Amino acid sequence: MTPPGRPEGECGSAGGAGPALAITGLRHAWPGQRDDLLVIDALVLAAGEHLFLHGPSGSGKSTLLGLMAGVLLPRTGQVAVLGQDWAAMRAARRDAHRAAHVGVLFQQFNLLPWLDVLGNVLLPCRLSAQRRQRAAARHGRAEAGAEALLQRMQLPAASWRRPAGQLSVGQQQRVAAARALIGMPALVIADEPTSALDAALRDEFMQLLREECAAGGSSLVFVSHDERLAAQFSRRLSLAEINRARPAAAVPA
Ligand SMILES: Nc1ncnc2c1ncn2[C@@H]1O[C@H](COP(=O)(O)OP(=O)(O)OP(=O)(O)O)[C@@H](O)[C@H]1O
Repeated sequence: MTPPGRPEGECGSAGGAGPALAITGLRHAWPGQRDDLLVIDALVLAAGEHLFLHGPSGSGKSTLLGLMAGVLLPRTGQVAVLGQDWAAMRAARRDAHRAAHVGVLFQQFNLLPWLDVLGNVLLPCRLSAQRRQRAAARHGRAEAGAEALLQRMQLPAASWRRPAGQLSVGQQQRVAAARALIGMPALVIADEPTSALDAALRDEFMQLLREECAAGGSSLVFVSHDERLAAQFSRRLSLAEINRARPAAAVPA
């Protein structure tokens, strides 16, 4: 069934009817590391499923999100979004698949500092006709969609034409959140997305996240150290539950 807000036939354009995310037989080590940081036999996220992922600092959560988003490739194994394995695609195809189907909010935000706020939010729509069409279907025009998200994130209109690099850290985090959500991607990946927000903004963001994901039938992987937020998720997972890699400290010299 086509998720709400997703035009008929779109799953086909993504190349198959696979789940939002499927990890199989994954092993990953950073260059220079002797031992694998991540050994995950299987993890599947169904369409519309929302996962709260937690674990100690340095346990590999951000690395796993990078692998899910296809910005990192595993040493072995498969990480597929909508049935498409990142490692099986050429780099340009990976970038196109990510732009169309994945909204990413990383800890470093990765905004283009010289580009204005609206330009940053609209980037996925410039890179993907599907994201632009979905934003337009929801708001009339993609630009109106960007403005609506920025308004909900309480970024004043006076800031929309300012270079993103001139904003405070908390404001940049909100711009990055709007960019991740625009055009209702099939998979939203958020790494500590509320770390720079005060309590009121955090609550508003969580509500916006729920609404946007519901409207698009989007799946969500949400990493946070804030255990208060865990209760809002139907599925909660500690990375240690699925990661069979032995912690480096446990490896005998
Ligand atoms: N670019 C990189 N190159 C080499 N090693 C890295 C790189 N990024 C992370 N690591 C290593 O991978 C391990 C896991 O880091 P990662 O950032 O994934 O953990 P995390 O669980 O997200 O931590 P935190 O909760 O502090 O954000 C750490 O030992 C870190 O040093």
